Amino acid sequence: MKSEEEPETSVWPRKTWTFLSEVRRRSPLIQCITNFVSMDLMANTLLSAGASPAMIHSSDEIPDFTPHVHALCINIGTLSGDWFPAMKLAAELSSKLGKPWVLDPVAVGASRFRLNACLELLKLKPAVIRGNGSEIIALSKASMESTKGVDSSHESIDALESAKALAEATGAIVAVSGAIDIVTDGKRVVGANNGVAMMQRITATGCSVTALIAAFVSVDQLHALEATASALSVFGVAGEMGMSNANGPASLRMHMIDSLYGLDEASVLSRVNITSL
Ligand SMILES: Nc1ncnc2c1ncn2[C@@H]1O[C@H](COP(=O)(O)OP(=O)(O)OP(=O)(O)O)[C@@H](O)[C@H]1O
Ligand SMILES: Cc1ncsc1CCO
Ligand SMILES: [Mg+2]
Repeated sequence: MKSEEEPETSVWPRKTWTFLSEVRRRSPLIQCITNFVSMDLMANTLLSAGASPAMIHSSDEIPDFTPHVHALCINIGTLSGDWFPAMKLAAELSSKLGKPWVLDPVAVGASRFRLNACLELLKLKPAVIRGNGSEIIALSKASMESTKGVDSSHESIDALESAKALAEATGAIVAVSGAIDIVTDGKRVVGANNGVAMMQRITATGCSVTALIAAFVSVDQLHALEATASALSVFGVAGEMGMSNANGPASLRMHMIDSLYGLDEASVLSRVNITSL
């Protein structure tokens, strides 16, 4: 069968396996400026996927350190005034050096402070923005929407038009997590259909998949949409496989990390479920 005739259902799993294999082969260095809640799960997610995390956030060392990283992840989850200049400095340096950086606008609709911070960060050209439905709607409209803090009060599909508009306005790939993870460049839209609902019951799973997106994009910057959908799908597959041994959120957290570490080609090829929307 010629590749252009190959069904989408088999093309995406192979792409996804290539991304995961490249992350494991190259072990990209991912700088994470992230909230205190997520640091542990985020670092362990990156390590179990084969990448190399570094939670380095001081403005005093960013000029020395950031030029050596393969990608940067910025997450505003526990934002405070003294951290914000470091986020801007690292994002600015990354953009100047042509390194991809990824934004997680945690609870962006919860305060004027968070909204203004994200709007400033958007000017520094993130390659990817990943949030839940409520976050992407608030950021796209630049408004303080009704919000449940860091959790979403919207389904991911409710944020589809907001995601497209945000992608068009910023030039970034925009991903909305949820039952279906939606990924768009403003024109193309794909959905990653993996994962289990209990992943929402573990804090910082969204933060961690954003860092995984940074790792996937770092190995193929020119295909950021494909990298983003693949990272979301791989994380979802790890959740599905982990779920078969889990009794609740705490044991799912452990088994999900183990599943991500042990994920093999056969499981990726049979389980990855990414389709055009
Ligand atoms: N109903 C669901 N079914 C399957 N997977 C889901 C569901 N809801 C969320 N997920 C998955 O859980 C992970 C976290 O997504 P979520 O939307 O909860 O992020 P978030 O709100 O930013 O989380 P956090 O702020 O705690 O990091 C993603 O990988 C997503 O695909
Ligand atoms: C619970 C929580 N509060 C601020 S950041 C964070 C982690 C999930 O986003
Ligand atoms: Mg979040």
